[in-house]
Amino acid sequence: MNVINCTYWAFDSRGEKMKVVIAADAFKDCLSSDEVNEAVRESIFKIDPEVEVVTAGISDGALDGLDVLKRWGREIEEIPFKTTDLMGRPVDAPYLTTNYKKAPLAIIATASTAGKHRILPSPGSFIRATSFGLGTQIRDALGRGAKRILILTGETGVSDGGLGLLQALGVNFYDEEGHLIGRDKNLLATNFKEVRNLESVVQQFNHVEIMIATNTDRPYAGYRGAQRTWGMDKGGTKKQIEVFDKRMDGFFMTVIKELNLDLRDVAGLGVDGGIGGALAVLGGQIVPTGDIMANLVGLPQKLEDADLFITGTGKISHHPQTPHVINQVLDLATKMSVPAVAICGQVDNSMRHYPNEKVAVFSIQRRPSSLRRSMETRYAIVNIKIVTRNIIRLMNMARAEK
Ligand SMILES: Nc1ncnc2c1ncn2[C@@H]1O[C@H](COP(=O)(O)OP(=O)(O)OP(=O)(O)O)[C@@H](O)[C@H]1O
Ligand SMILES: O=C(O)[C@H](O)CO
Repeated sequence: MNVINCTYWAFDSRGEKMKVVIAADAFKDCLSSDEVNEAVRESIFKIDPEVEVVTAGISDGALDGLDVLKRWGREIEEIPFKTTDLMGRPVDAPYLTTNYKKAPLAIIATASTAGKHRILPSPGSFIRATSFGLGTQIRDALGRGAKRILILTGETGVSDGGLGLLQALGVNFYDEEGHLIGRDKNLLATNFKEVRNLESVVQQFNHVEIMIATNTDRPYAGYRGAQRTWGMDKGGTKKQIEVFDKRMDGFFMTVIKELNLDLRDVAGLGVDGGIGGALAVLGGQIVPTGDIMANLVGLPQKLEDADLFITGTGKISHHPQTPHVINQVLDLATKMSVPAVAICGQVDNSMRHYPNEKVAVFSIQRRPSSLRRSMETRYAIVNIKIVTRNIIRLMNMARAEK
């Protein structure tokens, strides 16, 4: 029988140093991505300080995504920017710039202006909240020469079909009497009758690539659309939701007429109260958040020659139509032939059907306890360390047997 000792793991059979890549998402409401990475790293080093450990951050979130990219992205610059939030109040809403595939890229989180954390959702906020601030960020980024714009979506309190952002970019909306509608409103609450300037605003984006990072597959309007999916969470009444949905549908009919562009069935455009739809009118395309995040933090390069990939998230699940960031980075590791492990606070039942057999998923729980207890920072860190230790030991044993 082979004796297992701590030197086995640092070097492979050819005497080469082992390389482990760690890139965890946050455990929401429990630990940041950095804290999870650190717990895993410490646990590995305790077993074997010789192992080469390479870290990166990933995120499913919007504001959290900006933070992760600021920390882990290459040559990222933060652009300070003052604008107005979804209620028209002043807000500091910085965005990021970098170079991506040889072109200047701006990275903007919708939640930096339209975040749900800025309101207490109510029917009153529902009829006021506008995406105008996002439009001002996009305009600023264009002015700075951005040729690509990445929009990190999610966590918004806005339901204006993205019309506010179009208004900020120069699209004009008129009421029944032919009066120009002002900027301090959710345009869906105004029963606008006419839209002007759409084509000339769209033309400004002819040579700009807009990427809408999202994992949702909800379309813009209709039965599965933005209003019916998230309207209530954002404070909308049944009546408001119905009316807004109808007006969004009407707007997309205008787009068909004016631009000969039918986006009604495109999955994902309902994201953030329909902001996805407005961005698609400008030429935006949906991109999987995990893929673009991984590229921006250099994960594919880090995974080259790696012997193991460890990631994590608060709760892992399997939604084949709408895979989450965690599943996307696990698939990336598999594509690169790197064995992959996910360490999670909870493993959703849907994971029973997870098709990627090159991935091992572990819950960090040691014994039955309340969710509250499981999510206590120190307890969770200890649990992550213990499960990491067991994973590494298992790998040690497997290698020693060879
Ligand atoms: N230490 C923990 N132990 C058990 N469960 C945890 C722990 N940390 C987080 N969770 C669970 O994970 C959930 C969050 O999941 P995750 O971190 O994957 O973010 P998310 O996918 O953005 O969340 P959401 O479910 O809101 O989309 C929390 O609501 C909680 O139920
Ligand atoms: O902000 C929202 O509308 C939801 O998070 C879905 O995008």
